[in-house]
Amino acid sequence: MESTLKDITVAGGVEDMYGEDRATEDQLVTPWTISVASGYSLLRDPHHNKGLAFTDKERDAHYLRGLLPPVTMSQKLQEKKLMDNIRQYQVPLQKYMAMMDLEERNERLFYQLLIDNVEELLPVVYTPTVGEACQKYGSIFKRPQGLYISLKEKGKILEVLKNWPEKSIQVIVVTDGERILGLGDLGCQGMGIPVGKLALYTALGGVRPSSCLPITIDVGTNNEQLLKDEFYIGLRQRRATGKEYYDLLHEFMTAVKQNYGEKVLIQFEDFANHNAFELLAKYSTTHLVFNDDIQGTAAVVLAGLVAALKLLGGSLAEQTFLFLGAGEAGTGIAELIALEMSKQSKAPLEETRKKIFLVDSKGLIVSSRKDSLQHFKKPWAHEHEPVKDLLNAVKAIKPTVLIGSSGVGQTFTKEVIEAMASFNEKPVILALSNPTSQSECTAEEAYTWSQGRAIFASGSPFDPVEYKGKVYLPGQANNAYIFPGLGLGLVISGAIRVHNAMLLAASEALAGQVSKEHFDKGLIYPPFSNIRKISAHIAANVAAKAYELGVATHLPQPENLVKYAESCMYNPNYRTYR
Ligand SMILES: NC(=O)C1=CN([C@@H]2O[C@H](COP(=O)(O)OP(=O)(O)OC[C@H]3O[C@@H](n4cnc5c(N)ncnc54)[C@H](OP(=O)(O)O)[C@@H]3O)[C@@H](O)[C@H]2O)C=CC1
Ligand SMILES: CC(=O)C(=O)O
Ligand SMILES: [Mg+2]
Repeated sequence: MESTLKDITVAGGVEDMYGEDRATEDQLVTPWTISVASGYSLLRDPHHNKGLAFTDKERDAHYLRGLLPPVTMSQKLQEKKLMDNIRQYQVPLQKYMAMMDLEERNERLFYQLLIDNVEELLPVVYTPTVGEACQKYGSIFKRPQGLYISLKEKGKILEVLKNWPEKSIQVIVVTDGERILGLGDLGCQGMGIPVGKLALYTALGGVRPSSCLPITIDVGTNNEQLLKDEFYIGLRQRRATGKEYYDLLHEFMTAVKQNYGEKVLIQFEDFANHNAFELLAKYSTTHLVFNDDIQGTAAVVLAGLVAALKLLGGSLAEQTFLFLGAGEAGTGIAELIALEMSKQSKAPLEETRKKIFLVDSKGLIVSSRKDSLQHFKKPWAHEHEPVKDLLNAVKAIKPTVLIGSSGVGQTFTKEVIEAMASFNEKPVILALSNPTSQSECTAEEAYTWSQGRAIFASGSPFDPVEYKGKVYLPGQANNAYIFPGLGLGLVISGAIRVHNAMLLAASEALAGQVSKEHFDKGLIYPPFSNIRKISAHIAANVAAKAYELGVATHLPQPENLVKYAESCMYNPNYRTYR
């Protein structure tokens, strides 16, 4: 049978309150009508396919009779079946591929499954498995999941954007693949990261999937292995730099604004630090941009620290911080902590920075190194004698909080953690590097070497640890807590700029979601199972700040921003087709 284009009337078209399908006044009283394929093509359309959940009535109305076996299955039962299937795979990458296949077949089921099983599936669609997926992206790549903009598209980027089938884009996550997690330069194969981040925008933050656009900018790669790999999917050349690089990026940024307007959010992700800071500084005054690795990470770590103070007692200003890694994540977090301390204590920023020390690949950052330091390290070049390695830095500085943002695994050694535990009753140890292979230490190491006294969280998840008969629950300090809610807040308020105050607002909202029940379990982050509620609170705080700062364009300001944020969230429950 020929499939035909047919108008499908969707019942209750009020669930999605913003974006492309925003219900107009009329549509709020009468169900809306959209044209989608019927029959065989409907089953092949991931946006509308419901598989066995099509009712008999729908099968009759939309030429589906005989195309499906006779049984009708609820969305809940479909979820149960899929989880049974996914749990049978032993290899994480197989689970990842099963999830990507589902997204290509049935988008609503994919998101419902992810929302309902978020703690189990987050490590599948996100870190750590997404890292392996990027490393192997060339061989698992099936259908385009986002836009590829390479040097070959120079001069044509606006046309390329127009090739994307969805027109009302609200959030773009863009990478150039040069620093994918702690795995280095993965070139064009970095696409897995924007795809994964945007899946979280929808599942965790409720931004509708059709408004999300993953983009990979391909300017080549310096990864020799990829350059030699006959199946590599990207440009087979070394990375363009300097003017050639910045001209392409500028054309991209200009085309995005021209095509989607000034309210589209651009999240920079996993750029190398030699470009990341510059791109952020250059475009933060003209576009709605933020850098997730610098700013999103900072907001999540600050929230964890504020929550940890409930366990430690005392104020932020009474802590001393030491970082291993002084790049995007390290200096971004350091700056937001210093800002918050300055806000709390009214001390000047230059003063509060003095409680924060960073170690890079050459040792402690000290004033005698100032001339040779990259600009983002200079504020941290304190008066101190040079120290070559982390262990000696820990012994010299005696931090209360140790943060790993180096991208190098196993760097928090037994000696380092024992030293932290020797002068802290409850040492705070955050091993932020991703994926799991790059974590500065494991949860088990942190608890064992500190004799169960560490307050520990990591970028990638670890299972609970049993030590001397007690079970310890490690938290996950990952920017995934922040960017979905931050993005939702920016979208619903129609913000046109991101300010640091909004990141502080996001951070405060997250810290506010950590309850006594979590503290009692030693947790400094709430569980991801509550993430949609958490995201609504983050979104509300961010939107409120956007209104306060005068950068919100959706007027008037809704009265109850939390309720409004919740009402705007994409709901992947199947719709009824009439
Ligand atoms: N949990 C989360 O939410 C997030 C985690 N991350 C993770 O943080 C890690 C770093 O990311 P990012 O900051 O963007 O990377 P950058 O490349 O910007 O920074 C890495 C820093 O680590 C330093 N470094 C590298 N090797 C060593 C070493 N052996 N000893 C001491 N310092 C070292 C580098 O030193 P030098 O400057 O001298 O080269 C640099 O300062 C990654 O693994 C990433 O996955 C990032 C963002 C969010
Ligand atoms: C989590 C993240 O953004 C990173 O590891 O780069
Ligand atoms: Mg990142």
